Amino acid sequence: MSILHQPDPAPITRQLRAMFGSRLLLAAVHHLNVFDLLSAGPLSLTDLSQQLRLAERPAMVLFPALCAMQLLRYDKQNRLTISELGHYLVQDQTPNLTGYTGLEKDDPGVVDMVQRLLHDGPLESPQGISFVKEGDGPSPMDDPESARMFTLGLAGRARLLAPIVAANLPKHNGHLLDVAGGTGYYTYEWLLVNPAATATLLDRPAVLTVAAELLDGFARSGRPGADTVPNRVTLLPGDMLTDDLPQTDLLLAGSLFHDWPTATCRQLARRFAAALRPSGEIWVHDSFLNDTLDGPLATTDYSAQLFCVTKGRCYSRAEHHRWFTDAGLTPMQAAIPTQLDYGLIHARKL
Ligand SMILES: C[S@@+](CC[C@H](N)C(=O)[O-])C[C@H]1O[C@@H](n2cnc3c(N)ncnc32)[C@H](O)[C@@H]1O
Repeated sequence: MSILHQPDPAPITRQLRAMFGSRLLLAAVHHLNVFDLLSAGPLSLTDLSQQLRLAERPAMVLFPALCAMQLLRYDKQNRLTISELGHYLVQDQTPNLTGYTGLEKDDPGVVDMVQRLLHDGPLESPQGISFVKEGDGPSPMDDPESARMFTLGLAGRARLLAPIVAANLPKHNGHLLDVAGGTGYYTYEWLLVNPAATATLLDRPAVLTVAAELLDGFARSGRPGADTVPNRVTLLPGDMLTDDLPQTDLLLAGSLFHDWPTATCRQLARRFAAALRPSGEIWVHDSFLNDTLDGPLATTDYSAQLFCVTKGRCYSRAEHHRWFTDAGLTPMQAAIPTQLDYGLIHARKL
């Protein structure tokens, strides 16, 4: 099926992630008592976070989600306040729904979410955190079995989105650096529509073992030009946080920033900017929060999922723009939707 006619399977991923949004809701109502606290009056995001003892990351996961659920909203002074709907979650209001929602409050997923919100992550993660390699600690992405499992887990999504991303990235005869490129499908599809271009796929060695097998299958697919792709792509094992990055015309950061805390995103933006040649561009493919931090629901649910399984969360376009501006790049305003509630934004080295 041509990508122009391909249906968007977003309802499937929305349903998958709704579970994490439900856990946030029950954690907020029954364990953190957000609605009873706010029934005394509106609070700024900072004051509310302080009263609940929430760090920045859990706060930026929880409050945009409760706004997206239409249970909280921002007032004219930009304070969080309970919406008309949200009052049904205040215990002192009659009638309210807290007895009913409370029937699910001890669900293990909810109890786990509460711990994560209060501790900004799991209490301990001896095996490392999925999709993340940082420092000398263990990483599932360096263990052959789990790296294969995680990488192949993303393969279907990558195959679906990669042709759409490739069609929207600039046409170029130069070089693409796909940082933390996983399966490599975004690189392979882009090289197919840019027959004179070359690319580097950077990831952990155990991930690249899987990527090489997928590249072989891609090259043998019989699609016109696919057999030329392996000669134009370099698989580069490395650590994007510490290793020198090759110079490039285009840099793709797909599903990357959302695995990391804000300080690391800022650091990565600076490293990526330094790898760009003059007029080079960084392209981010991700699911973005509204700049007003109040949705969309598909992204706040995704953010809750990422909060549980990575060191990151979803970020707004404005947050990305700040990192890029600080790194000396010029953010371009237009955002291009792809599918699965994802989109593309980019910034240029002038
Ligand atoms: C969520 S996956 C995204 C893969 C791909 N960009 C995509 O959109 O399908 C994140 C990737 O980051 C890689 N990664 C994590 N930490 C890394 C590091 N320090 N250096 C290089 N790659 C890293 C992981 O191995 C994984 O393949």
